[in-house]
Amino acid sequence: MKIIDVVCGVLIQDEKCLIARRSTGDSIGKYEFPGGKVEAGETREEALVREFREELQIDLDQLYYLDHSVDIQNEKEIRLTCFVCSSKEKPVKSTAHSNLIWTTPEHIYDYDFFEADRGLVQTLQKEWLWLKKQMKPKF
Ligand SMILES: Nc1nc2c([nH]c(=O)n2[C@H]2C[C@H](O)[C@@H](COP(=O)(O)OP(=O)(O)OP(=O)(O)O)O2)c(=O)[nH]1
Repeated sequence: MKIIDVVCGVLIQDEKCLIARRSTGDSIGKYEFPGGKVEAGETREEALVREFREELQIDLDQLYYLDHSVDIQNEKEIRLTCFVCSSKEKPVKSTAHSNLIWTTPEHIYDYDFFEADRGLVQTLQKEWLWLKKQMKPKF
């Protein structure tokens, strides 16, 4: 089975985290943490920085590994690595999403969010009190 290495980032600002509604591709309409496939020769961190620049036009500041999960989608094994991150900039629009929502982990599944992320969202919920205070941009 083909293995796809994917990274996603939980951007935390003002004690909220960002989720985004996909506007292209197979899973159009689904909500996700922004990110994408890791390209050849890139580290996962580099891939996430690139994806946030490409899609949201912002530079990430801090980046910490949170958790990972494995899921089968369309006969491909998706290996999803999740980071929490901060930025000095606030995203206003996305080239890959039709909607940007600031929410809290307990409300993520009020949206049509990827089932593959359930374990990641649970980890985020457990760590949330600590994380939302830690992930402030460094000026
Ligand atoms: N970005 C992101 N992808 C996720 C999440 N959960 C989840 O199952 N996925 C899956 C959906 C896709 O199968 C895959 C990401 O692939 P993608 O198509 O968005 O990657 P990409 O931005 O590099 O797109 P492309 O250039 O190949 O078109 O990971 C998540 O929270 N964020």
